[in-house]
Amino acid sequence: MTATDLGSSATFAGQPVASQFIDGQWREGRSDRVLTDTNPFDDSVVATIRLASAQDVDAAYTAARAAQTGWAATAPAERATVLRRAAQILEQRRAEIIDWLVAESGSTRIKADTEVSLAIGITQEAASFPSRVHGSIFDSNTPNREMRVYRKPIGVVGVISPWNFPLHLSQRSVAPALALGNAAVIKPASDTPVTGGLLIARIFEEAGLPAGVLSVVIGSGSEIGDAFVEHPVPRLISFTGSTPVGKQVGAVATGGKHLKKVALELGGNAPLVVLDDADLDAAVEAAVTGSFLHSGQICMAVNRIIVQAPVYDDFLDRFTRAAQAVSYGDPSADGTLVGPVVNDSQLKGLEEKIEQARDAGARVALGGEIDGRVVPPHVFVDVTSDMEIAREEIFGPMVAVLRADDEAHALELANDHEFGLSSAVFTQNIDRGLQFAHRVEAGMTFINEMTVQDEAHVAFGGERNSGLGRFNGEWAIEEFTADHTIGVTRLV
Ligand SMILES: NC(=O)C1=CN([C@@H]2O[C@H](COP(=O)(O)OP(=O)(O)OC[C@H]3O[C@@H](n4cnc5c(N)ncnc54)[C@H](O)[C@@H]3O)[C@@H](O)[C@H]2O)C=CC1
Ligand SMILES: O=C(O)c1ccc(O)c(O)c1
Repeated sequence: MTATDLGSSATFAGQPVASQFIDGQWREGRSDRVLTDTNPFDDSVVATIRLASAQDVDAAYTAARAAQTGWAATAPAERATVLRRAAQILEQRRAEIIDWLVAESGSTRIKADTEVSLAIGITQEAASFPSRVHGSIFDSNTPNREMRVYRKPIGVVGVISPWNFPLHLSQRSVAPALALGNAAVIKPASDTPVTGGLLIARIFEEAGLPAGVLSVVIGSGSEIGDAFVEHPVPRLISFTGSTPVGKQVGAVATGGKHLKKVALELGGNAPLVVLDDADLDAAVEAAVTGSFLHSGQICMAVNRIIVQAPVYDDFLDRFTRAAQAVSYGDPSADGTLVGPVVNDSQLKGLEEKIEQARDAGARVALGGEIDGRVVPPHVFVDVTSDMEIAREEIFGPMVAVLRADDEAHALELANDHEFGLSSAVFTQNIDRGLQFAHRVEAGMTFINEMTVQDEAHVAFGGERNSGLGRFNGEWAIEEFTADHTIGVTRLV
Protein backbone atom coordinates (compact mmCIF):
# COMPACT_ATOMS: atom_id res chain seq x y z
CA MET A 1 0.00 0.00 0.00
CA THR A 2 1.38 3.42 -0.82
CA ALA A 3 0.92 6.50 1.27
CA THR A 4 -1.52 7.93 -1.22
CA ASP A 5 -3.95 5.06 -0.58
CA LEU A 6 -3.97 5.76 3.14
CA GLY A 7 -6.89 6.38 5.40
CA SER A 8 -6.47 6.18 9.15
CA SER A 9 -4.91 2.74 8.75
CA ALA A 10 -1.63 4.37 7.85
CA THR A 11 1.16 1.86 7.41
CA PHE A 12 4.83 1.92 6.53
CA ALA A 13 6.95 -1.16 5.90
CA GLY A 14 3.94 -3.31 6.78
CA GLN A 15 3.57 -1.70 10.22
CA PRO A 16 0.64 0.52 11.27
CA VAL A 17 2.32 3.84 12.12
CA ALA A 18 -0.61 6.07 13.10
CA SER A 19 0.32 6.12 16.77
CA GLN A 20 3.08 6.97 19.26
CA PHE A 21 6.26 4.87 19.40
CA ILE A 22 7.36 4.73 23.03
CA ASP A 23 9.78 2.24 24.60
CA GLY A 24 9.50 -0.08 21.64
CA GLN A 25 5.69 -0.09 21.72
CA TRP A 26 3.31 1.25 19.05
CA ARG A 27 0.49 2.68 21.15
CA GLU A 28 -1.97 5.56 21.42
CA GLY A 29 -1.04 8.75 23.19
CA ARG A 30 -2.73 9.75 26.44
CA SER A 31 -3.81 13.23 25.39
CA ASP A 32 -7.52 13.80 24.86
CA ARG A 33 -6.69 15.38 21.46
CA VAL A 34 -6.51 13.58 18.13
CA LEU A 35 -4.39 14.82 15.22
CA THR A 36 -5.82 14.45 11.72
CA ASP A 37 -2.81 14.38 9.41
CA THR A 38 -3.81 15.57 5.94
CA ASN A 39 -2.32 15.92 2.47
CA PRO A 40 -1.59 19.63 1.83
CA PHE A 41 -2.51 19.32 -1.87
CA ASP A 42 -5.94 17.64 -1.66
CA ASP A 43 -6.79 17.55 2.07
CA SER A 44 -7.14 13.76 2.03
CA VAL A 45 -6.53 12.11 5.42
CA VAL A 46 -3.19 10.30 5.56
CA ALA A 47 -3.30 9.38 9.27
CA THR A 48 -5.20 10.04 12.51
CA ILE A 49 -3.12 9.93 15.68
CA ARG A 50 -4.13 10.33 19.33
CA LEU A 51 -1.62 12.85 20.63
CA ALA A 52 0.95 12.41 23.37
CA SER A 53 0.60 13.90 26.82
CA ALA A 54 3.36 15.09 29.15
CA GLN A 55 3.19 11.64 30.77
CA ASP A 56 3.99 10.07 27.41
CA VAL A 57 6.99 12.39 27.06
CA ASP A 58 8.14 11.27 30.52
CA ALA A 59 7.69 7.60 29.59
CA ALA A 60 9.74 8.07 26.42
CA TYR A 61 12.61 9.81 28.20
CA THR A 62 12.55 7.34 31.12
CA ALA A 63 12.82 4.44 28.67
CA ALA A 64 15.62 6.22 26.81
CA ARG A 65 17.64 6.73 29.99
CA ALA A 66 17.19 3.06 30.93
CA ALA A 67 18.18 1.79 27.48
CA GLN A 68 21.06 4.18 26.80
CA THR A 69 23.62 2.61 29.14
CA GLY A 70 23.35 -0.77 27.45
CA TRP A 71 23.35 0.78 23.99
CA ALA A 72 26.49 2.82 24.77
CA ALA A 73 28.20 -0.37 25.93
CA THR A 74 27.41 -2.08 22.63
CA ALA A 75 30.52 -2.69 20.54
CA PRO A 76 31.20 0.11 18.03
CA ALA A 77 31.02 -2.37 15.16
CA GLU A 78 27.58 -3.50 16.30
CA ARG A 79 26.30 0.06 16.48
CA ALA A 80 27.75 0.72 13.04
CA THR A 81 25.95 -2.36 11.69
CA VAL A 82 22.56 -1.08 12.91
CA LEU A 83 23.19 2.28 11.19
CA ARG A 84 24.27 0.60 7.94
CA ARG A 85 21.15 -1.58 8.01
CA ALA A 86 19.01 1.54 8.50
CA ALA A 87 20.65 3.14 5.45
CA GLN A 88 19.97 -0.02 3.42
CA ILE A 89 16.30 -0.06 4.49
CA LEU A 90 15.94 3.62 3.53
CA GLU A 91 17.22 2.71 0.06
CA GLN A 92 15.06 -0.42 -0.22
CA ARG A 93 11.93 1.55 0.75
CA ARG A 94 12.77 4.69 -1.25
CA ALA A 95 9.61 4.56 -3.40
CA GLU A 96 7.28 4.11 -0.40
CA ILE A 97 9.04 6.92 1.50
CA ILE A 98 8.72 9.25 -1.51
CA ASP A 99 4.99 8.48 -1.62
CA TRP A 100 4.75 9.35 2.07
CA LEU A 101 6.68 12.62 1.68
CA VAL A 102 4.49 13.66 -1.27
CA ALA A 103 1.26 12.76 0.58
CA GLU A 104 2.13 14.15 4.02
CA SER A 105 4.31 17.22 3.36
CA GLY A 106 3.35 18.25 -0.19
CA SER A 107 6.86 17.43 -1.37
CA THR A 108 7.34 17.16 -5.10
CA ARG A 109 8.81 13.87 -6.28
CA ILE A 110 12.06 15.66 -7.19
CA LYS A 111 12.41 17.02 -3.65
CA ALA A 112 11.30 13.82 -1.93
CA ASP A 113 13.84 11.76 -3.86
CA THR A 114 16.56 14.25 -2.92
CA GLU A 115 15.48 14.09 0.72
CA VAL A 116 15.70 10.29 0.85
CA SER A 117 19.22 10.50 -0.60
CA LEU A 118 20.17 13.11 2.01
CA ALA A 119 18.84 10.90 4.82
CA ILE A 120 20.75 7.89 3.47
CA GLY A 121 23.89 10.01 3.21
CA ILE A 122 23.84 11.14 6.83
CA THR A 123 22.97 7.63 8.03
CA GLN A 124 25.95 6.17 6.16
CA GLU A 125 28.19 8.96 7.49
CA ALA A 126 26.94 8.27 11.03
CA ALA A 127 27.77 4.57 10.60
CA SER A 128 31.45 5.64 10.48
CA PHE A 129 31.26 7.52 13.79
CA PRO A 130 31.54 4.62 16.30
CA SER A 131 35.10 3.87 15.10
CA ARG A 132 36.08 7.56 14.82
CA VAL A 133 35.47 8.58 18.42
CA HIS A 134 38.62 8.76 20.54
CA GLY A 135 39.98 10.37 23.68
CA SER A 136 43.34 11.93 24.51
CA ILE A 137 46.08 11.39 27.08
CA PHE A 138 48.29 14.29 28.23
CA ASP A 139 51.46 14.46 30.29
CA SER A 140 50.71 16.29 33.53
CA ASN A 141 52.66 19.06 35.21
CA THR A 142 52.07 17.15 38.45
CA PRO A 143 54.57 14.33 39.06
CA ASN A 144 53.24 10.75 38.81
CA ARG A 145 50.01 11.98 37.21
CA GLU A 146 48.54 11.36 33.77
CA MET A 147 45.69 13.50 32.41
CA ARG A 148 43.18 11.54 30.31
CA VAL A 149 40.24 13.02 28.37
CA TYR A 150 37.56 10.45 27.57
CA ARG A 151 34.96 11.26 24.89
CA LYS A 152 31.62 9.74 25.88
CA PRO A 153 28.00 9.79 24.61
CA ILE A 154 26.05 12.73 26.01
CA GLY A 155 23.28 10.35 27.20
CA VAL A 156 19.76 11.15 25.93
CA VAL A 157 19.09 13.62 23.09
CA GLY A 158 15.72 15.31 22.48
CA VAL A 159 15.19 16.00 18.75
CA ILE A 160 12.62 18.58 17.58
CA SER A 161 12.17 18.75 13.82
CA PRO A 162 10.26 20.88 11.27
CA TRP A 163 7.88 19.90 8.50
CA ASN A 164 9.84 20.99 5.45
CA PHE A 165 12.45 18.21 5.20
CA PRO A 166 10.89 16.13 7.98
CA LEU A 167 12.72 12.85 7.32
CA HIS A 168 16.21 14.29 6.81
CA LEU A 169 16.00 16.97 9.48
CA SER A 170 15.13 14.38 12.11
CA GLN A 171 17.59 11.81 10.75
CA ARG A 172 20.55 14.22 10.67
CA SER A 173 20.31 14.43 14.48
CA VAL A 174 19.02 10.94 15.27
CA ALA A 175 21.54 8.90 13.23
CA PRO A 176 24.66 10.62 14.64
CA ALA A 177 23.22 10.56 18.18
CA LEU A 178 22.49 6.82 18.05
CA ALA A 179 25.75 5.97 16.30
CA LEU A 180 27.68 7.64 19.14
CA GLY A 181 25.92 5.59 21.83
CA ASN A 182 23.19 8.03 22.82
CA ALA A 183 19.47 7.36 23.06
CA ALA A 184 16.99 9.74 21.43
CA VAL A 185 13.39 10.92 21.57
CA ILE A 186 11.93 12.68 18.51
CA LYS A 187 9.14 15.25 18.56
CA PRO A 188 8.36 15.91 14.87
CA ALA A 189 6.25 18.79 13.57
CA SER A 190 2.50 18.24 13.77
CA ASP A 191 2.23 18.56 9.98
CA THR A 192 4.58 15.62 9.44
CA PRO A 193 4.32 13.10 12.29
CA VAL A 194 4.96 10.08 10.07
CA THR A 195 7.75 11.26 7.77
CA GLY A 196 9.32 13.30 10.61
CA GLY A 197 9.42 10.52 13.16
CA LEU A 198 7.26 7.40 13.01
CA LEU A 199 8.75 6.25 9.71
CA ILE A 200 12.24 6.59 11.26
CA ALA A 201 11.14 4.56 14.27
CA ARG A 202 9.94 1.76 11.97
CA ILE A 203 13.23 1.80 10.05
CA PHE A 204 15.38 1.53 13.16
CA GLU A 205 13.04 -1.10 14.62
CA GLU A 206 13.58 -3.11 11.44
CA ALA A 207 17.34 -2.43 11.60
CA GLY A 208 17.54 -4.05 15.05
CA LEU A 209 17.88 -1.04 17.35
CA PRO A 210 17.08 -2.21 20.91
CA ALA A 211 13.73 -1.13 22.39
CA GLY A 212 13.75 2.15 24.28
CA VAL A 213 16.84 3.59 22.56
CA LEU A 214 14.60 5.55 20.19
CA SER A 215 11.08 6.83 20.86
CA VAL A 216 8.80 9.19 18.93
CA VAL A 217 6.16 11.37 20.62
CA ILE A 218 3.57 13.08 18.45
CA GLY A 219 2.19 16.22 20.00
CA SER A 220 1.85 19.92 19.36
CA GLY A 221 4.65 22.22 20.37
CA SER A 222 2.15 24.21 22.40
CA GLU A 223 0.89 21.17 24.38
CA ILE A 224 4.08 19.18 25.08
CA GLY A 225 6.84 21.48 23.81
CA ASP A 226 7.97 22.81 27.18
CA ALA A 227 7.61 19.39 28.85
CA PHE A 228 9.78 17.93 26.09
CA VAL A 229 12.50 20.55 26.50
CA GLU A 230 12.64 21.01 30.28
CA HIS A 231 12.47 17.30 31.20
CA PRO A 232 15.43 16.33 33.46
CA VAL A 233 16.60 13.40 31.30
CA PRO A 234 17.75 14.91 27.95
CA ARG A 235 21.27 16.40 28.09
CA LEU A 236 20.94 18.02 24.67
CA ILE A 237 18.00 19.43 22.74
CA SER A 238 18.61 19.42 18.99
CA PHE A 239 16.08 21.85 17.51
CA THR A 240 15.50 22.67 13.87
CA GLY A 241 12.84 25.21 13.06
CA SER A 242 12.03 28.90 13.04
CA THR A 243 14.15 31.47 14.81
CA PRO A 244 11.39 32.69 17.18
CA VAL A 245 10.56 29.16 18.37
CA GLY A 246 14.23 28.23 18.49
CA LYS A 247 14.98 31.15 20.80
CA GLN A 248 12.09 30.05 23.05
CA VAL A 249 13.39 26.47 23.12
CA GLY A 250 16.89 27.74 23.90
CA ALA A 251 15.56 29.85 26.77
CA VAL A 252 13.66 26.92 28.30
CA ALA A 253 16.63 24.56 27.87
CA THR A 254 19.09 26.92 29.54
CA GLY A 255 16.84 28.81 31.95
CA GLY A 256 14.95 25.97 33.56
CA LYS A 257 15.82 23.79 36.56
CA HIS A 258 17.84 21.34 34.42
CA LEU A 259 20.49 23.07 32.29
CA LYS A 260 21.15 21.28 28.99
CA LYS A 261 23.02 21.86 25.73
CA VAL A 262 21.10 23.13 22.73
CA ALA A 263 21.82 22.80 19.03
CA LEU A 264 19.72 25.35 17.12
CA GLU A 265 19.28 25.25 13.35
CA LEU A 266 16.98 28.18 12.61
CA GLY A 267 15.73 30.45 9.89
CA GLY A 268 17.54 31.85 6.88
CA ASN A 269 17.38 34.62 4.27
CA ALA A 270 19.98 33.56 1.73
CA PRO A 271 21.43 36.08 -0.73
CA LEU A 272 22.57 34.93 -4.17
CA VAL A 273 24.97 37.57 -5.51
CA VAL A 274 25.58 37.95 -9.25
CA LEU A 275 28.77 39.93 -9.89
CA ASP A 276 29.43 41.70 -13.18
CA ASP A 277 31.69 38.90 -14.50
CA ALA A 278 29.28 36.07 -13.66
CA ASP A 279 28.30 33.25 -16.00
CA LEU A 280 24.68 34.37 -16.30
CA ASP A 281 23.32 31.03 -17.52
CA ALA A 282 24.79 29.30 -14.46
CA ALA A 283 23.51 32.06 -12.18
CA VAL A 284 19.99 31.86 -13.63
CA GLU A 285 19.81 28.08 -13.29
CA ALA A 286 21.01 28.18 -9.67
CA ALA A 287 18.70 31.07 -8.81
CA VAL A 288 15.62 29.27 -10.17
CA THR A 289 16.26 25.99 -8.36
CA GLY A 290 17.46 27.71 -5.20
CA SER A 291 14.41 29.98 -5.08
CA PHE A 292 11.60 27.60 -6.02
CA LEU A 293 12.58 23.99 -5.11
CA HIS A 294 10.00 22.68 -2.57
CA SER A 295 8.10 25.96 -2.98
CA GLY A 296 11.01 27.79 -1.35
CA GLN A 297 10.26 26.04 1.96
CA ILE A 298 13.94 25.46 2.66
CA CYS A 299 15.97 27.32 5.29
CA MET A 300 18.77 27.67 2.71
CA ALA A 301 16.46 28.85 -0.10
CA VAL A 302 17.45 31.89 -2.14
CA ASN A 303 15.37 34.77 -0.70
CA ARG A 304 17.28 37.65 -2.33
CA ILE A 305 19.09 37.89 -5.66
CA ILE A 306 21.57 40.79 -5.64
CA VAL A 307 22.78 41.72 -9.14
CA GLN A 308 25.58 44.11 -9.98
CA ALA A 309 24.29 46.95 -12.19
CA PRO A 310 26.13 46.19 -15.47
CA VAL A 311 24.43 42.78 -15.80
CA TYR A 312 21.17 43.56 -13.97
CA ASP A 313 18.84 43.94 -16.98
CA ASP A 314 20.25 40.93 -18.85
CA PHE A 315 20.09 38.72 -15.76
CA LEU A 316 16.55 39.82 -14.81
CA ASP A 317 15.25 39.14 -18.32
CA ARG A 318 16.77 35.64 -18.42
CA PHE A 319 15.75 34.82 -14.82
CA THR A 320 12.14 35.95 -15.21
CA ARG A 321 11.74 33.90 -18.38
CA ALA A 322 13.22 30.85 -16.68
CA ALA A 323 10.99 31.32 -13.62
CA GLN A 324 7.96 31.55 -15.93
CA ALA A 325 8.81 28.07 -17.24
CA VAL A 326 8.82 26.50 -13.76
CA SER A 327 6.23 23.72 -13.42
CA TYR A 328 3.87 24.16 -10.48
CA GLY A 329 0.79 22.29 -9.25
CA ASP A 330 0.29 18.62 -8.36
CA PRO A 331 3.37 17.53 -6.35
CA SER A 332 2.88 13.89 -7.37
CA ALA A 333 3.28 14.75 -11.07
CA ASP A 334 6.74 14.14 -12.53
CA GLY A 335 8.61 17.38 -13.20
CA THR A 336 6.67 19.56 -10.76
CA LEU A 337 9.10 21.89 -8.95
CA VAL A 338 6.55 23.92 -6.99
CA GLY A 339 3.84 22.01 -5.12
CA PRO A 340 1.51 23.21 -2.35
CA VAL A 341 2.72 25.04 0.74
CA VAL A 342 2.28 22.88 3.80
CA ASN A 343 -0.71 24.46 5.55
CA ASP A 344 -3.13 27.38 5.60
CA SER A 345 -1.07 29.29 8.15
CA GLN A 346 1.95 29.30 5.83
CA LEU A 347 -0.35 30.21 2.89
CA LYS A 348 -1.81 33.18 4.79
CA GLY A 349 1.68 34.36 5.62
CA LEU A 350 2.68 34.30 1.97
CA GLU A 351 -0.45 36.18 0.87
CA GLU A 352 0.43 38.86 3.44
CA LYS A 353 4.02 39.01 2.15
CA ILE A 354 2.79 39.66 -1.40
CA GLU A 355 0.55 42.49 -0.18
CA GLN A 356 3.30 43.95 2.04
CA ALA A 357 5.82 43.88 -0.83
CA ARG A 358 3.43 45.71 -3.16
CA ASP A 359 2.53 48.26 -0.49
CA ALA A 360 6.24 48.89 0.12
CA GLY A 361 6.79 49.72 -3.56
CA ALA A 362 8.12 46.46 -4.98
CA ARG A 363 6.96 45.53 -8.47
CA VAL A 364 5.73 42.00 -9.30
CA ALA A 365 7.76 41.01 -12.37
CA LEU A 366 6.24 37.50 -12.24
CA GLY A 367 3.24 36.25 -10.25
CA GLY A 368 -0.03 34.46 -10.75
CA GLU A 369 -3.23 33.29 -9.12
CA ILE A 370 -2.99 31.12 -6.04
CA ASP A 371 -4.82 27.81 -6.59
CA GLY A 372 -5.65 26.04 -3.33
CA ARG A 373 -2.33 25.99 -1.47
CA VAL A 374 -0.25 26.20 -4.68
CA VAL A 375 1.42 29.59 -4.98
CA PRO A 376 2.93 30.19 -8.43
CA PRO A 377 6.57 31.41 -8.50
CA HIS A 378 6.71 35.14 -7.70
CA VAL A 379 9.56 37.52 -8.60
CA PHE A 380 9.65 40.95 -6.93
CA VAL A 381 11.83 43.72 -8.40
CA ASP A 382 12.57 47.35 -7.51
CA VAL A 383 13.19 45.92 -4.03
CA THR A 384 15.21 47.90 -1.50
CA SER A 385 16.96 46.52 1.55
CA ASP A 386 14.56 48.18 4.00
CA MET A 387 11.53 46.27 2.68
CA GLU A 388 10.21 43.25 4.67
CA ILE A 389 10.41 41.09 1.54
CA ALA A 390 14.20 41.65 1.67
CA ARG A 391 14.66 41.40 5.44
CA GLU A 392 12.40 38.57 6.62
CA GLU A 393 12.60 34.86 5.79
CA ILE A 394 10.14 34.17 2.96
CA PHE A 395 9.74 30.36 3.15
CA GLY A 396 7.64 30.35 -0.05
CA PRO A 397 8.08 30.31 -3.86
CA MET A 398 9.01 33.97 -3.96
CA VAL A 399 12.24 35.90 -4.44
CA ALA A 400 13.29 39.55 -4.22
CA VAL A 401 15.72 41.00 -6.79
CA LEU A 402 17.94 43.94 -5.76
CA ARG A 403 20.31 46.03 -7.89
CA ALA A 404 23.84 46.66 -6.55
CA ASP A 405 25.83 49.70 -7.71
CA ASP A 406 29.16 47.88 -7.31
CA GLU A 407 30.77 44.93 -5.52
CA ALA A 408 31.03 46.75 -2.20
CA HIS A 409 27.33 47.61 -2.37
CA ALA A 410 26.51 43.99 -3.23
CA LEU A 411 28.33 42.82 -0.09
CA GLU A 412 26.59 45.45 2.02
CA LEU A 413 23.18 44.30 0.72
CA ALA A 414 24.07 40.62 1.19
CA ASN A 415 24.87 41.18 4.87
CA ASP A 416 22.04 43.60 5.62
CA HIS A 417 19.72 41.22 7.55
CA GLU A 418 19.57 39.35 10.88
CA PHE A 419 20.29 35.84 9.59
CA GLY A 420 23.46 34.10 8.42
CA LEU A 421 22.80 30.56 7.20
CA SER A 422 23.57 30.07 3.49
CA SER A 423 24.66 32.33 0.63
CA ALA A 424 26.12 32.25 -2.89
CA VAL A 425 28.22 34.42 -5.18
CA PHE A 426 28.62 34.08 -8.97
CA THR A 427 31.83 35.22 -10.65
CA GLN A 428 34.17 33.67 -13.19
CA ASN A 429 37.15 34.78 -11.13
CA ILE A 430 37.52 32.24 -8.30
CA ASP A 431 39.91 34.42 -6.28
CA ARG A 432 37.39 37.26 -6.48
CA GLY A 433 34.70 34.87 -5.35
CA LEU A 434 36.76 33.63 -2.40
CA GLN A 435 37.57 37.17 -1.27
CA PHE A 436 33.86 38.02 -1.46
CA ALA A 437 32.77 34.80 0.27
CA HIS A 438 35.06 35.39 3.25
CA ARG A 439 33.30 38.68 3.90
CA VAL A 440 29.75 37.30 3.77
CA GLU A 441 28.18 36.95 7.27
CA ALA A 442 27.06 33.34 6.96
CA GLY A 443 27.79 29.79 8.05
CA MET A 444 27.96 28.66 4.43
CA THR A 445 28.79 30.40 1.13
CA PHE A 446 28.86 28.73 -2.29
CA ILE A 447 30.81 30.09 -5.27
CA ASN A 448 29.01 29.48 -8.59
CA GLU A 449 26.45 27.12 -6.97
CA MET A 450 22.98 27.56 -5.52
CA THR A 451 22.55 28.12 -1.78
CA VAL A 452 20.77 24.79 -1.04
CA GLN A 453 23.68 22.46 -0.31
CA ASP A 454 24.31 19.77 2.30
CA GLU A 455 27.09 17.18 2.30
CA ALA A 456 27.02 14.71 5.20
CA HIS A 457 30.75 15.02 5.99
CA VAL A 458 30.93 18.84 5.85
CA ALA A 459 29.94 21.40 8.50
CA PHE A 460 26.34 22.61 8.13
CA GLY A 461 24.92 25.50 10.10
CA GLY A 462 24.45 29.21 10.51
CA GLU A 463 25.61 32.36 12.27
CA ARG A 464 23.73 35.23 13.86
CA ASN A 465 19.96 34.49 14.14
CA SER A 466 20.29 31.36 11.99
CA GLY A 467 21.35 29.31 14.98
CA LEU A 468 24.01 27.78 17.17
CA GLY A 469 26.20 24.81 16.35
CA ARG A 470 26.95 22.69 13.31
CA PHE A 471 25.70 19.34 11.92
CA ASN A 472 27.47 16.62 9.91
CA GLY A 473 30.83 14.84 10.05
CA GLU A 474 33.23 15.61 12.86
CA TRP A 475 31.03 18.53 13.93
CA ALA A 476 28.24 16.06 14.77
CA ILE A 477 30.68 13.89 16.74
CA GLU A 478 31.55 17.01 18.78
CA GLU A 479 27.87 17.92 19.22
CA PHE A 480 26.65 14.51 20.41
CA THR A 481 29.49 13.58 22.77
CA ALA A 482 30.92 14.99 26.01
CA ASP A 483 34.50 15.11 27.32
CA HIS A 484 35.31 13.68 30.74
CA THR A 485 38.80 14.54 32.07
CA ILE A 486 40.20 11.96 34.44
CA GLY A 487 43.51 12.53 36.24
CA VAL A 488 45.36 9.37 37.18
CA THR A 489 47.88 9.71 39.98
CA ARG A 490 50.03 6.74 41.02
CA LEU A 491 50.89 7.03 44.70
CA VAL A 492 54.57 6.35 45.20
N1 LIG B 1 18.16 26.00 9.93
C1 LIG B 1 17.63 24.88 9.47
O1 LIG B 1 18.33 23.87 9.22
C2 LIG B 1 16.14 24.81 9.28
C3 LIG B 1 15.28 25.84 9.67
N2 LIG B 1 13.92 25.72 9.43
C4 LIG B 1 13.04 26.81 9.83
O2 LIG B 1 11.81 26.27 10.41
C5 LIG B 1 10.70 27.07 10.03
C6 LIG B 1 9.63 26.22 9.37
O3 LIG B 1 9.43 25.01 10.07
P1 LIG B 1 8.32 24.93 11.22
O4 LIG B 1 8.12 23.51 11.63
O5 LIG B 1 7.11 25.73 10.85
O6 LIG B 1 9.03 25.70 12.41
P2 LIG B 1 8.47 25.90 13.87
O7 LIG B 1 9.54 26.67 14.51
O8 LIG B 1 7.09 26.40 13.92
O9 LIG B 1 8.41 24.40 14.51
C7 LIG B 1 9.57 23.63 14.52
C8 LIG B 1 9.36 22.51 15.53
O10 LIG B 1 9.25 23.08 16.83
C9 LIG B 1 8.09 22.58 17.48
N3 LIG B 1 7.66 23.58 18.45
C10 LIG B 1 6.84 24.63 18.26
N4 LIG B 1 6.69 25.32 19.41
C11 LIG B 1 7.46 24.69 20.36
C12 LIG B 1 7.74 24.89 21.75
N5 LIG B 1 7.22 25.91 22.42
N6 LIG B 1 8.58 24.03 22.38
C13 LIG B 1 9.12 22.99 21.71
N7 LIG B 1 8.89 22.73 20.41
C14 LIG B 1 8.07 23.58 19.74
C15 LIG B 1 7.13 22.33 16.35
O11 LIG B 1 6.12 21.43 16.75
C16 LIG B 1 8.08 21.72 15.31
O12 LIG B 1 8.29 20.35 15.64
C17 LIG B 1 11.27 28.13 9.10
O13 LIG B 1 11.55 29.30 9.83
C18 LIG B 1 12.59 27.55 8.61
O14 LIG B 1 13.54 28.51 8.25
C19 LIG B 1 13.37 24.66 8.81
C20 LIG B 1 14.21 23.65 8.41
C21 LIG B 1 15.61 23.61 8.68
O1 LIG C 1 16.71 23.51 6.60
C1 LIG C 1 16.36 22.97 5.55
O2 LIG C 1 15.35 23.29 5.00
C2 LIG C 1 17.26 21.91 5.04
C3 LIG C 1 16.94 21.25 3.89
C4 LIG C 1 17.79 20.27 3.39
C5 LIG C 1 18.94 19.97 4.08
O3 LIG C 1 19.80 19.03 3.65
C6 LIG C 1 19.24 20.64 5.25
O4 LIG C 1 20.37 20.29 5.89
C7 LIG C 1 18.41 21.62 5.74
